[in-house]
Amino acid sequence: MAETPPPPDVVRSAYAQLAVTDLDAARWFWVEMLGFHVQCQTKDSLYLRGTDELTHHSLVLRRGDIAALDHIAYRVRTPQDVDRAETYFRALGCQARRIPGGRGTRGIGDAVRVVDPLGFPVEFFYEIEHAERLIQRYDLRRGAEIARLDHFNICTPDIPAAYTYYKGLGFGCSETIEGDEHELYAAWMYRKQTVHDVAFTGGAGPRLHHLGLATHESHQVLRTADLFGAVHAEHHIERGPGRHGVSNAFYVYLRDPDGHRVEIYTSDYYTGDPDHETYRWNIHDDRRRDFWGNAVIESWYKDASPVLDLDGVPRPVTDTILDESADATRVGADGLG
Ligand SMILES: O=S(=O)(O)c1ccc(O)c(O)c1
Ligand SMILES: [Ca+2]
Ligand SMILES: [Fe+2]
Repeated sequence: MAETPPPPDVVRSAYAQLAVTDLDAARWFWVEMLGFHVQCQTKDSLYLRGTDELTHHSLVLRRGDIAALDHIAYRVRTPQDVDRAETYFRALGCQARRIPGGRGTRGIGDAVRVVDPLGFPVEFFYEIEHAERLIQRYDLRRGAEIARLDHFNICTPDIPAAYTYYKGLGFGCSETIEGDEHELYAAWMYRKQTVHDVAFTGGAGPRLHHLGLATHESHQVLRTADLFGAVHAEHHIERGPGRHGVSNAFYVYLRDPDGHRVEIYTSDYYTGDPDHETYRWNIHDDRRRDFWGNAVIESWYKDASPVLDLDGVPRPVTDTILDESADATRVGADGLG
């Protein structure tokens, strides 16, 4: 069996591109209400970044016929890591497409886009345009005052396979939710030195469960909920505000006009030491999802956004685990039995 070539050196979850069916409605939600800064706009797209982000964008909204995830993107450490990514994913037997700078997403240089082993459209890039420092432009802050993209949460039926694949990409594991026999129900995995860049929710996939956006303080999470209540848009609030067990973050979940889920998230913790140990929650611990024991609304476990393939065609979803032969225990989302 040929040796798998070395994986790319992933620095962090960097941006997501969402297809939205009504760009004006999306602008109201993501810019006016959440406070993203518009770095660039065209007639069909918005390129957005948070107050702390020094690069071109962390979210692209483009007009599309259906609401879907176009792709998620990880930044890698060097230009050579883009080559490594292409070699690595081809060796895994994945579809990989090189996208020279200027031919892909505005603001991004040379990149490779793949359909990863879990069926997700993922881009790896190094070069991204730098942008004006807005960190102390308090005069420009608005709405939820989003600081930066923090993580992707993905729905996949085979959590052990997702864990193994991301471990192979060099991700650490900060926390898990496990059954009494240590069946893996959910995992939070990282390259940057916080709780996660990616996390897995059990369920039919590939689907995007949510984008996690960081604010600096819990009052911004509370203000987000107040803002939506104030304009009688409270139906966009899906879950919370509350305190997570896993990650210890303070959170609220919203659904955008197309149903894309977003989490406003603050105050998790440092995970950067080489011997950082995984913290394991038992599935029967009612504090795991909400530290105060508040129930999780069913839609949070059930709903998620479809994903597109590299040609923009929606990918079929499955609830079948990748390797039936392995003794991987198929576990659904933890909370619906
Ligand atoms: O609900 S959980 O405590 O499992 C949780 C923890 C961190 C997250 O980012 C999240 O989306 C969900
Ligand atoms: Ca609600
Ligand atoms: Fe999250």
